[in-house]
Amino acid sequence: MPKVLIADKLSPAAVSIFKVRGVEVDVKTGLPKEELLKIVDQYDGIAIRSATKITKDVIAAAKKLKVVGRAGIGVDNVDIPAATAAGVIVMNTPFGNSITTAEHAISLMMALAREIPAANASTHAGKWEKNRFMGVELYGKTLGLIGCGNIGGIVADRAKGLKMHVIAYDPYLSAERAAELGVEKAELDDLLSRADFISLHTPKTAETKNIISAAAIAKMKKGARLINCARGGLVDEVALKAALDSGHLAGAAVDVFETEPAKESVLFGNEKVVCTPHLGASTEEAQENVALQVAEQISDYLITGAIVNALNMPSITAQEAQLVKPWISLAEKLGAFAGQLTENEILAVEILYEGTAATLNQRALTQAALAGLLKSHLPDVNMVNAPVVAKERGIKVSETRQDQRGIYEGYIQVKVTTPDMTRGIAGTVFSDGHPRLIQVKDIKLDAEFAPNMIYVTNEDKPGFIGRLGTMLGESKVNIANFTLGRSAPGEDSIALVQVDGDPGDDVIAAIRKLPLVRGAKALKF
Ligand SMILES: NC(=O)C1=CN([C@@H]2O[C@H](COP(=O)(O)OP(=O)(O)OC[C@H]3O[C@@H](n4cnc5c(N)ncnc54)[C@H](O)[C@@H]3O)[C@@H](O)[C@H]2O)C=CC1
Ligand SMILES: O=C(O)CCC(=O)C(=O)O
Repeated sequence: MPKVLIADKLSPAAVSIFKVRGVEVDVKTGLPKEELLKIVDQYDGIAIRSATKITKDVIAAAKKLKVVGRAGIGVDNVDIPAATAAGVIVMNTPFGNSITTAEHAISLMMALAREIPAANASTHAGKWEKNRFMGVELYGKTLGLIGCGNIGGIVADRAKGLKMHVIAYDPYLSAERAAELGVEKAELDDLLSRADFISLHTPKTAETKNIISAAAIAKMKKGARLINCARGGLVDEVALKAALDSGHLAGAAVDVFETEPAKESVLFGNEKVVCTPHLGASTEEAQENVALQVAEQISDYLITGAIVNALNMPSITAQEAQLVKPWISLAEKLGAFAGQLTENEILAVEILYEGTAATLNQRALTQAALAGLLKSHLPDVNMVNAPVVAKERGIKVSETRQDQRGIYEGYIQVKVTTPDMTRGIAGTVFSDGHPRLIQVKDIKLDAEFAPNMIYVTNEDKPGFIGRLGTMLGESKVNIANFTLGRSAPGEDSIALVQVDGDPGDDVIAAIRKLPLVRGAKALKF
């Protein structure tokens, strides 16, 4: 039974889902890193929010780990390259908390416009400072969104309801989507100079880090207000403080900080700053949504192989997983076959998909073929990290898809090029769901894959089969199945022998010495 650790506070719904789905679950939240490092090797999956940092050393210590599930959107607390290199899938729940976070941004905008936190504190203190607090209306004002994806789009929709004019800077926002949202696309400088309120809704990337720098703030309208409900580090906090102190900006609302938990900040103690402790996603509804989703996604992956919302793997639905699984197995086995025959540096891999195979999730199939190919020499490679490993080794990977069907409904060919040769291995999946090997180089055959096989290349002449059978019998190697193929009578021939158990190096060496034999190799699947 797979075992999962819930490492951050999640709705109890997650525990129920794991149990119902047959996944053992431990809840250990707020563990110091040293404690996490000590126990993490027990788990196949980890469910987190933003507090637990899944760093390179955590991944290195997590020997069984297959999946990290983030109950939320931002995955900046997960070292995705390290996870990918270790073959660990990283998933998030991209929609479960977006309404809640958008509502928090709108709440912060309203709180800023009417100075509600300061007015609240003053009233509680019995001051009744009616003349001190003079707000501004949102009606007719311009809201500038930096980032207009899921959350930005919902903020735009709500702001339109408040009769604001919404402009957005988002290089990836299509003109159609902007029109659908009723949002005017703008360049960053234009937005900075026109917006009365600016709300940030991008992930933190190399481009967005410090997007609100001192220089950007200088371009903002005097008296503008800034809301950051996306990520700390998008705003230069020192520059923001200076702009508030100088009166250039009228206010700022900050849910996320450069360093979290933010126990101290240059922004604290300033009445023009409304602060919340990363509460963007903190509603009962959002937390229920993300906890359910992450538990479902992790369970699905560990139990059925379905992949949803992964950031380092193509998605495969549970239904698709059923259909694609035998083809993934075929692709991996073809790769493994080619890999075991390859003793030289691999320069290129070409994968051809035909018929049914061409209609399936090609990225997943290619990753499986690469995993099979590389695993023969690099045992830690799997479907997740195979493309990265191939790229690191300079292996050129190409794919071709053809609709046409030959005698088989579907067909995959994996062609591997080394400095001295190109070898193609092809297979299909029969209606019984079993992958079959149908071609090695140009030789056609029909063989099932078995855990232990012997691959022999020989000259097609009488006497070879009898000698091979006798030799295996004398060596106490039991033959389970025997498949032959040849390019033409009397020419190149291949024998694929399924045997019960590992034949051992001595037997392979003895086969190589038989007359007519050109080569022999033990293969494992
Ligand atoms: N405060 C909180 O508790 C929460 C914060 N978040 C944050 O909100 C962010 C946005 O979430 P979603 O809208 O769901 O993500 P999303 O991926 O749907 O939208 C992000 C948008 O940013 C745009 N973008 C990317 N690079 C950009 C750039 N250089 N300049 C301008 N726009 C750029 C993208 O094109 C995309 O449209 C997340 O990345 C996360 O960091 C999300 C949930 C809760
Ligand atoms: O889990 C949380 O409270 C934070 C949510 C968040 O920042 C995210 O989903 O990106």
